[in-house]
Amino acid sequence: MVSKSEVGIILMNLGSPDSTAVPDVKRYLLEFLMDKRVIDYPWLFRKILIEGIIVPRRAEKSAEAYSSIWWEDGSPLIVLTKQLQAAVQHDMDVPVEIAMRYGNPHPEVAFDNLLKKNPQLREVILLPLYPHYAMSSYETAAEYAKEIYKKKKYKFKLSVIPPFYDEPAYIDAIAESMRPFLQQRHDYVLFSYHGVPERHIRKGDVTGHHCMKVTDCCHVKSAAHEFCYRHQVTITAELVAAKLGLPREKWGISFQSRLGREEWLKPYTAGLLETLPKEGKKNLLVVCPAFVSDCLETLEEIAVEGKHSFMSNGGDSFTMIPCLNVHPMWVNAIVKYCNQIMQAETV
Ligand SMILES: C=CC1=C(C)c2cc3[nH]c(cc4nc(cc5[nH]c(cc1n2)c(C)c5CCC(=O)O)C(CCC(=O)O)=C4C)c(C)c3C=C
Ligand SMILES: [Fe+2]
Ligand SMILES: [Fe+2]
Repeated sequence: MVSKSEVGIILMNLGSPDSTAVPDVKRYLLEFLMDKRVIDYPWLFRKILIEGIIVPRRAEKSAEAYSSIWWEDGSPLIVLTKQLQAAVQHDMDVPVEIAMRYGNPHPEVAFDNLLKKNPQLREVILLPLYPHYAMSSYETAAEYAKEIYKKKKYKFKLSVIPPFYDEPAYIDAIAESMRPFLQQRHDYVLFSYHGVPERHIRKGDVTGHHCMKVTDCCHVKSAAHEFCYRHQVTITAELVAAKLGLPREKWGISFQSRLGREEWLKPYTAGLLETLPKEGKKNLLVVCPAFVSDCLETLEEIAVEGKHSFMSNGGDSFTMIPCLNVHPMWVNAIVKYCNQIMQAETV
């Protein structure tokens, strides 16, 4: 049994470049895209494709995009994750650190900081800040942290909190963060999730015969759902819509941020933003529940590029609902998940 005074918490997010300078963005993109769980081609092919083609082509444009959303104290994703750390720390009497999958702070620094704060540390609870399981998000964060943990031969136990896509505290937090925006005129609510290649969904199907093979696979009971991003984002949207009493014809799901030529999950957000106004859905609310902190993909791709596309295709109003960031109900949800693990395991 572990006592509460021997526990530490790490909140792990995706990470951002250290600055908007092109070399820093290049370094970040290389680390990110060379991750075999993000671009899952053979190593040599990846190296040629990513180092030789994708990163050199993308770095400058990406640096420009980061410059357009950068805050005085840094990347929004990092600043907001630090604010979340402070808010959770305020409500918990065990030390809380943050770590990033790519860039800084590295998980090893977070583990070592917890050890410095408490040399008696016997358990670390790791919360990957991804509500849904995807090989390229939750899985890579959790596995990377475990890899560092094993390599460094830490003596404490490492417990990883599972995806929380259908947990009532997370669903309630998303719903309540959306509720004030539902007061304003809207014809449609779009749940825009970060996309992944369709191939990743089939690859992650532990049954080998369910995902994107069975009709309406996301709603047919299967062991595949535990690791299926498409199923999990569908359930999040359905639970939130039910909680808010949104009629079925008033909301939909789409997938953003496609990279490369492969087929990604559909429908694509970019395409819908062009067609929705033509269908009479001219006043739009967009929410992005796969991201818990606002970041490049919400502040630039949705709030700037997406808005521009929607409005220039005949839209009348476009509102991006902010991510959970430091919403008090989200902070409470985190405290609750961590406490659940501690109560199950501590004296
Ligand atoms: C093959 C490429 C990518 C996959 C698959 C992918 C999945 C994925 N990503 C997130 C969350 C975030 N991604 C962010 C930025 C970002 N994503 C990719 C590529 C893939 N992501 C790139 C190249 C970038 C960098 C920016 C760019 O050049 O476009 C971010 C924002 C980071 C920030 O600093 O603000 C987040 C968050 C999830 C959840 C996910 C799978 C479900
Ligand atoms: Fe991404
Ligand atoms: Fe599935």
